[in-house]
Amino acid sequence: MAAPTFLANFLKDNQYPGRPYVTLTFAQSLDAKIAGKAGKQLILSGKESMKMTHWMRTMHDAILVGIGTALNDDPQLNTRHLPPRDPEPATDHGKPYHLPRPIVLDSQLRLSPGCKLLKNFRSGNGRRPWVVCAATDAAEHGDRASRRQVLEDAGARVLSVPSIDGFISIPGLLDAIYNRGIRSLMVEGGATVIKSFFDQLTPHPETRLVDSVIVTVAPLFVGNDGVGYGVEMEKASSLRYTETVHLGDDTIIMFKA
Ligand SMILES: NC(=O)C1=CN([C@@H]2O[C@H](COP(=O)(O)OP(=O)(O)OC[C@H]3O[C@@H](n4cnc5c(N)ncnc54)[C@H](OP(=O)(O)O)[C@@H]3O)[C@@H](O)[C@H]2O)C=CC1
Ligand SMILES: Nc1nc(O)c(N)c(N[C@@H]2O[C@H](COP(=O)(O)O)[C@@H](O)[C@H]2O)n1
Repeated sequence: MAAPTFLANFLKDNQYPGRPYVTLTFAQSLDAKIAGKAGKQLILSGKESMKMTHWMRTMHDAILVGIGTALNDDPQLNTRHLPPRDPEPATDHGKPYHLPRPIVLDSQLRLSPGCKLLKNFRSGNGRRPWVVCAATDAAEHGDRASRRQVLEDAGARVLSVPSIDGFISIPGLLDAIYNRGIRSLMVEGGATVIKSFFDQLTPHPETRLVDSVIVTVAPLFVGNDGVGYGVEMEKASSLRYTETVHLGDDTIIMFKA
């Protein structure tokens, strides 16, 4: 069993000299909502497109979510929807699927030490999560320092990265993880993180920080009280539409930046 050919072809060059290759991906309704009222987690993807997302996870070194998603959804970010791997294949020697490193953007270290990402790591069922906090003087003292200790004791690796306007700097983040060996990053959300990465789009290849955008569109409406994400037209217009694929009832739309 292998990743769908369209995905393997689309992501075949996902290694970059100097920074990680960045794929921004998420699932939305027809009215561009990614969650329900008050952020209620919605399973928008059908089983075929969810499996595609899990294949995509195997194709990246790391998966990133914001602390809003980590607190709201308590995600696992693993590959559990993939079929068991053939124990005697000619090509892959029965190795387990590549499991990406979970990364959480969390300026103030609000992540719970009891979250599934840390539990899975402690039970040997997941990779050590990296938690990216804001590098400030305050970080070394008081509450922040004790939260850092609690998270490290629970198994997290905490990285400090400069922040800009209260958010972790995206170029700073990409630098920090590239220097620690991450060559490809899948950004899964949520709403605020999606907007931050859309804000990085530019028509200038030399300053580009996002490479691919893959959107799963589910055939349903969520309504006005659902959670959407903001996109500035000026930024989004630099995306080049590449391909559409239908999986089950969902439509997967792919762009190169
Ligand atoms: N349909 C889908 O595909 C997906 C849907 N979701 C949904 O999204 C919702 C969560 O979205 P949201 O609440 O916006 O939370 P996010 O997961 O987008 O996290 C946002 C938080 O991350 C921290 N952060 C630090 N640096 C940055 C940065 N550079 N850019 C953006 N955020 C940064 C901030 O918190 P702080 O200041 O504390 O650091 C910020 O408030 C949930 O309802 C979830 O179900 C989530 C993922 C995928
Ligand atoms: N592809 C996709 N489709 C949906 O319908 C979704 N709700 C999401 N959400 C993302 O996946 C995370 C949950 O991951 P696990 O199932 O726990 O591994 C969730 O937190 C979002 O990042 N994605």
